[in-house]
Amino acid sequence: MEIDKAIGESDDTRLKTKYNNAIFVIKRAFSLYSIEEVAFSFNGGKDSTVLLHLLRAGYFLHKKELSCSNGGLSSFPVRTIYFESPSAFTEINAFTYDAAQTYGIQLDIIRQDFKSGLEALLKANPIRAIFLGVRIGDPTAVGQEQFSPSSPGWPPFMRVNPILDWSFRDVWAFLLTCKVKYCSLYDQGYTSIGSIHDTVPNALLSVNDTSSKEKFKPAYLLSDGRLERAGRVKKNASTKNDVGSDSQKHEVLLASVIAVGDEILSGTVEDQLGLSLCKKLTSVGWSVQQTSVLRNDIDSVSEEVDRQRSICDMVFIYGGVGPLHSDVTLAGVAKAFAPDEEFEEYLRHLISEHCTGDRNEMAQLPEGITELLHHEKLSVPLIKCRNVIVLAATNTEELEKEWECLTELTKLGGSTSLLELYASRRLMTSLTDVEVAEPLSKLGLEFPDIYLGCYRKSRQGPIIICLKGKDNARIDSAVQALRKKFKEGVFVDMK
Ligand SMILES: Cc1cc2nc3c(=O)[nH]c(=O)nc-3n(C[C@H](O)[C@H](O)[C@H](O)COP(=O)(O)O)c2cc1C
Ligand SMILES: Nc1ncnc2c1ncn2[C@@H]1O[C@H](COP(=O)(O)OP(=O)(O)OP(=O)(O)O)[C@@H](O)[C@H]1O
Ligand SMILES: [Mg+2]
Repeated sequence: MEIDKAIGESDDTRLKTKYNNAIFVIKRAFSLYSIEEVAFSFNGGKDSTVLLHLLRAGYFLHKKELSCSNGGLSSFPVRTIYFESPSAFTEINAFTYDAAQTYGIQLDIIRQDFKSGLEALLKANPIRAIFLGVRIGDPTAVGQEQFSPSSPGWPPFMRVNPILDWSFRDVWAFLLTCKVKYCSLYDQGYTSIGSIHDTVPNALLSVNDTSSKEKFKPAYLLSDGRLERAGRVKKNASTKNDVGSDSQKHEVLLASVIAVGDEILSGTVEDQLGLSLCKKLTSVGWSVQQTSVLRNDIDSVSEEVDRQRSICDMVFIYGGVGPLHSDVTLAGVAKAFAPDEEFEEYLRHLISEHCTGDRNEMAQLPEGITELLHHEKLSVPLIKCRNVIVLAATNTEELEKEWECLTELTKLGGSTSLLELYASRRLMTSLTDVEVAEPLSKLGLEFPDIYLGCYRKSRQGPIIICLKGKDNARIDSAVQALRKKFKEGVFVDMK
C-alpha cells in the first residue's frame, strides 16, 4: 500500500507518530462499525485529502490484520459524501470529482445544508459514524475529541476525527511525503478553503512583485501554521445564532506571559511588567492563561516557551534580553524552535525533489522563522518567532511604547489588529452565586461569541461579572438579556 510504504520509508519521526495514531483511530472505528455503518465526509480540502489517504491505508491495514486483504486497493469501500454548494470554488469541485475517479470512490453528492442532508442520509442508510478531517484549531473542533458524538440538535452519529491533533505542518508533511495530489488552490496561496465568498489567498504568502498581478507562495510555505485561516474573511458573529453549534464558541484568544529573571525570583526586584501586560491583554479581549517567572537559564526558557506556544495563541516573554551573560532569553526561545528549523530543512529537501514549479521559492524562506518588528518609535525591534513575542521592555513606560507599536505592527494586512481594543463591560451584583449561576450559563449559550467572566473581591462581597466581545452592540444586548432574567436594578454598571 503506497501510503503506508511512503510513511514507513520516511525518516520524519513526528509524522510517523501522527500517522500511526490516526491509523489506530481509523482501525478502531472499522472494528467498532461495519463498513455499511461508516461514511467519510470529503470536500476536496487539504485536511480531507489527508484523511482520504489515511482511510485508504487504514482500511487496507485493517483488512490485512483480518487476513483477508488481496494485497491491493482498487476501489474505496467507504461511503463518501460531499456537500456540494454553488459557492464552492470550481477548483475544489474539480479536484473532488477527480480524486473520486482516481481512487474509485462512489461519491454521494448532497445538495442540502449539512444538517438536513445528514438527516436524510441517516434515514436512508444504516450510518452510525462519519469520518471528518477536522483539526484542533478549526473553529468547529472546539470541545471535540477523536470520537465525539454529534451535537445536540444534530442527527445522532459518531464524529470520528482521526487527524484532530495534526498541525498545519503535519498536513503538509504528509501530503508532500506521500506525493499525493491536492487541490490546485493550495499552490496559489490559499491555506484553508471555505466558500468563494469567504476565502482569499493568505496575505502572509504574498510575494512582492512589480507586475500588477499579486502573486502568492504555495500553502506549504506558510511558516506559522496558526495563521492558516488568515485568508478566511471573518463572518459576522451575529449571523451565527444557531445555539448548540460547536463552531461559534472560542472567539477569545489565549495568551501566556513569561518573565525571565533571577532577581524577580529572589525578591530583589518586583515584576511590574507582568501585571501591566496582563491588564493590557485583558483589555483587548485576550484571556491570559498563565503567567510564569523563570530563572535565567536557557533550558528553563526553552521548555516553558515550547510548552506555552503549543497551548496558547500568543506567548509574550520579557526579561533577560540583551548582551549580558545572564541574558539568555533569546537563546532559550531559539532552542524552543530548534525542531521546527530542522523540519524546515527537511521540507526544503522534500520539496526540491517533489516540486516542479519555482524551486527558488524555498530559497526565499527567512533563515528560520524569526521576524524583526521594526517601528520608528523603537530603538530596537520587537522579535517575533511564530507565536512568541519577545519584548525588550525593562519598565512599564517602555512596555507602554512597545505595546503601542505592537498594536500597529500586528495588523495582519487588514485594518484590524490582533491587539485592538475589544468592547467590555463590568456589572456588580449582590445576588448570591447560586442565584446567578444558571441564568449566567444560559446567557453564555445565547451569546456564544461573548466571553463571560465572574469574580468577587472577598468571600462575602458582591459578584463582579465581566462581558467581553468584539462589538459594543452585542455586549449591550447580552447585558439587556441578563437584566431581563432578574428584578430591575440588581446589576450595577462598574467603570
Ligand atoms: C459530516 C458533518 C457532520 C457535522 N456534525 C456537526 C455537529 O455534530 N455539530 C455541529 O455543530 N456542526 C456539525 N457540522 C458542521 C460543522 O461543524 C461546520 O459548521 C461546517 O463544517 C461548516 O464549517 P464552515 O462554517 O467553516 O464552513 C458537521 C458537518 C459535517 C460535514
Ligand atoms: N462541503 C463539505 N462536504 C463534505 N465534507 C465537508 C464539507 N465541508 C467540510 N467538510 C468536512 O469537514 C472537515 C473540515 O473542513 P475544513 O474546511 O476545516 O477542512 P478542509 O476543507 O479539509 O481543509 P481546509 O482547512 O484547507 O479548508 C473536512 O475535512 C470534511 O471532512
Ligand atoms: Mg475547507
